[in-house]
Amino acid sequence: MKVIKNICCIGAGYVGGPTMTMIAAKCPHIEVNVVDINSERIAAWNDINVDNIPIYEPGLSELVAETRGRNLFFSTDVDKAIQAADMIFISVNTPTKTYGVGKGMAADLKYIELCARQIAAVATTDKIIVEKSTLPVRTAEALKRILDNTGNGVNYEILSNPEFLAEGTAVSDLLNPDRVLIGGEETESGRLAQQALVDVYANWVPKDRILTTNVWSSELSKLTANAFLAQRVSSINAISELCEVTEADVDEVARAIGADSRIGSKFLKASVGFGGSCFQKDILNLVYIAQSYGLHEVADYWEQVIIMNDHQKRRFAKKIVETLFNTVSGKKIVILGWAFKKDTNDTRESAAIYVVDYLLSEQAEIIIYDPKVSAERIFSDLEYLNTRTNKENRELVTVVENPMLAFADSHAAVVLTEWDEFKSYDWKQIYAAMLKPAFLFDGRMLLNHNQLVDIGFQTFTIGKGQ
Ligand SMILES: NC(=O)c1ccc[n+]([C@@H]2O[C@H](COP(=O)([O-])OP(=O)(O)OC[C@H]3O[C@@H](n4cnc5c(N)ncnc54)[C@H](O)[C@@H]3O)[C@@H](O)[C@H]2O)c1
Ligand SMILES: O=c1ccn([C@@H]2O[C@H](COP(=O)(O)OP(=O)(O)O[C@H]3O[C@H](CO)[C@@H](O)[C@H](O)[C@H]3O)[C@@H](O)[C@H]2O)c(=O)[nH]1
Repeated sequence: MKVIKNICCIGAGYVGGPTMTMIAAKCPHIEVNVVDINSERIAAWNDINVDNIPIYEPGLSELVAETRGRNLFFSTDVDKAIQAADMIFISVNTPTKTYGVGKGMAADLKYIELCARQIAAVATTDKIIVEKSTLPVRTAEALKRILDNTGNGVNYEILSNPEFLAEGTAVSDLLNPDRVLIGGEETESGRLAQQALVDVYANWVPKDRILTTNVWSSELSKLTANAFLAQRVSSINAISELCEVTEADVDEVARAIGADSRIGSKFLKASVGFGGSCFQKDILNLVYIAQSYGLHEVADYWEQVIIMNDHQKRRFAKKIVETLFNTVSGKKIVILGWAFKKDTNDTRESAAIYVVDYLLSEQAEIIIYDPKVSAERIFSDLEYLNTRTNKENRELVTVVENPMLAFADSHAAVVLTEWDEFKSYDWKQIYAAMLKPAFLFDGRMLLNHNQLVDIGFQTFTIGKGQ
């Protein structure tokens, strides 16, 4: 039986960093080396002040403080870590392709392939390769072909071990996962490799929560889980629009249907639209895979989840303009929240980016506050859209560190991330500072709207008739 003593993880991002920190914390007998080509990111992981690690997640800096330098190491020396490892996790990014065949749909696997080629070039001892990144079904086949073609006698076993953590709750998700999924080849050596990884997780995860399957089921389960989760959000968001015109209340509908144990109560919160680096990318990838097998009805079915989400973001932005007497040109609008959800500094595909872009195209003057996102990140998110120049964005957008200073003479406040602190603001004071009528648009159903109306606000919330 293979006992793992040394793990390497290629990719020190939102997945590689937290997952390896948890393995190091729970397996003090294993040395864990997390490597990345991004030297700035590695330097941040190694920052003496543990609060400066590059990813904000509740509880993560404490875990890093406990393990870093003990059995957890961050480095840019990828070759050295590959050579020393028994098991190599590949946790690099797999974004949507922005060029060539499959542009805008397929996952870009160039970073994965580079890792495989680097491992093939450097390894001199047998390795278990673990796909931690989210990958199209049958990627392991391509990885194996690259690895097996070096002819240097090194044996590789490939496992699929997709990650299901959600950002903002990464530490508790890793500590107490619903399940860990490990797909392996159905051969003797495949089963041994699978068992070696089961043994790593069994240091803290109950055995009945560690599921083993074949590689293809594991790869496809990850895309499927995200598609089902995102589908729930799009489903409740579709109903939210119907609620707004019928005086039904989407929170009450969600509670009523969620009480049915077959439906379940989680993931039924209507919102301004889902964001994050995974849902859209993974569904587009699923749609692309279905199309490439000629399964057009399957592809169209899942694509609708994305179409609904785009509609939700756009209609919220449109509602703001319509409510502000059909023009926001030159009007000051305060945006509360830029991250794609609370308790993370990640802004990838955040609904806020698209809502603000829409308002900027209508020439609004935008003031943005987020407790964890930097001004540079916000400007680079807007620049990436390429709707206008960076200079134009900077003329129209101000990012503030003290939200209370933002509201003076503003026409509207817009909640786009459900940060808890927004609930404790002095909304009376905010109302007093704003122009009248003072509008509040709540894209997260976060605030107490009866109180806000009593103060004098004109409010709009997703999923509630006005
Ligand atoms: N973010 C999440 O919550 C989440 C959850 C589950 C699964 N996933 C999946 O995990 C994967 C990683 O996601 P992420 O959010 O951590 O991405 P990320 O962009 O935060 O991190 C990826 C890292 O890989 C590094 N990298 C790329 N190519 C490299 C190479 N050849 N050698 C060394 N380092 C390299 C990059 O510099 C980057 O720091 C993706 O496939 C994603 O779909 C993400
Ligand atoms: O009822 C809900 C639940 C979520 N959201 C939004 O959906 C997006 C995604 O949220 P969430 O799933 O909590 O965060 P992610 O970090 O994107 O995690 C998802 O994507 C990860 C990457 O693949 C998976 O590992 C996780 O299991 C999966 O939940 C966010 O914008 C949320 O605000 C809603 O609008 N309503």
